[in-house]
Amino acid sequence: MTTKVFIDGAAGTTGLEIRERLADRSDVTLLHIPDERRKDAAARAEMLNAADAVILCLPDDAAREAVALIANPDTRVIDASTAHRTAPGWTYGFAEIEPERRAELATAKRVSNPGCYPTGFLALVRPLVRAGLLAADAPLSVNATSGYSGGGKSLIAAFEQADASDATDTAFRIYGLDLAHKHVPEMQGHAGLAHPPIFLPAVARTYRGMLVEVPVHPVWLKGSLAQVRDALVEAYRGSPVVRVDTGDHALLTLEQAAGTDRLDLFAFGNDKTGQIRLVAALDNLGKGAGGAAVQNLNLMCGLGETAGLRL
Ligand SMILES: NC(=O)C1=CN([C@@H]2O[C@H](COP(=O)(O)OP(=O)(O)OC[C@H]3O[C@@H](n4cnc5c(N)ncnc54)[C@H](OP(=O)(O)O)[C@@H]3O)[C@@H](O)[C@H]2O)C=CC1
Ligand SMILES: CC(=O)N[C@@H](CCC(=O)OP(=O)(O)O)C(=O)O
Repeated sequence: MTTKVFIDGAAGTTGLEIRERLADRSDVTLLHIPDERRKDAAARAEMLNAADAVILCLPDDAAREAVALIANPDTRVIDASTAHRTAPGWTYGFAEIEPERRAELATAKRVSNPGCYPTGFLALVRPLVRAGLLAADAPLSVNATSGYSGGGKSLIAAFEQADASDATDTAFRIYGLDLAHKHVPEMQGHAGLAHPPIFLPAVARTYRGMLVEVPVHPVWLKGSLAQVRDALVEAYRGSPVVRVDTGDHALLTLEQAAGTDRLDLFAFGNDKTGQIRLVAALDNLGKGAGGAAVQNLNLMCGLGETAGLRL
């Protein structure tokens, strides 16, 4: 018996990534809709109710619509969109972020896949808040840069097609200048912070890859750099996906973890000033989207946690 999986939005950027990770697996059967009917509500409803698990790789409104089309009480849902990441009744699908989360995912029917930027931010901040090393009322900021595939088909076209309406030849640009990015509530809520972090996103002319940085002033820290590193190492001990690198580095790159489903964490500091610079490197389409979705599918359906992942 294989697990029947339907990817709604399979032709999109994230959908294609997930298809690639599932294509060669003998424990999974992918359900398909012919391309010309992929937005037909009746065709989608049929597959959404026939599958053991569905993965929604859709814009937020279409994801909400897909959930409303499901009548089968046994269908497990993984939503890659932003629609349900802070919604009651949904399990936040970040297996490593809380000690009990992996077990919760094993029985969950509704799972929200984390956002790409929040994945890096939460992995760095949540264990430190939980350990009492970082004050929950610290005024944090998050500097982050993504490859342009993070914006899906339309941003890929803007960077790759000269005739796109919003074509750009820039190497690097900052955005989110209204300070109201959709990821902020997710970051604040799942980190357990009193204040929303100031989020400073940017996009660079490379297809995939992501760096997420959190600078921490010592006034908000209740420990040393060594204690911060120890807390991160302890939080992710034994994880095949999240790795804490305590080695020396002169620099890190946007492509650091690109092409993988890993999440690599670093903590740098200055002994004299006590300042700390936390950094996460991931692939926006890996642990930031498709890799996390496949990991969640594996956990929810009792398949090997890392099956199909690129580690
Ligand atoms: N790209 C990334 O790095 C990440 C993306 N995500 C999230 O994943 C979701 C998908 O993003 P992404 O793959 O980048 O986006 P894309 O724009 O690349 O793909 C979205 C797909 O959904 C299809 N679609 C839109 N409306 C409907 C509908 N009503 N019924 C069926 N299909 C529909 C689109 O069709 P058409 O091809 O016709 O446009 C497209 O193929 C989003 O919610 C995004 O926020 C999450 C983490 C990271
Ligand atoms: C570079 C870029 O534009 N990135 C997108 C975030 C990626 C995404 O689609 O967000 P989710 O992770 O919530 O699905 C943005 O900032 O809106």
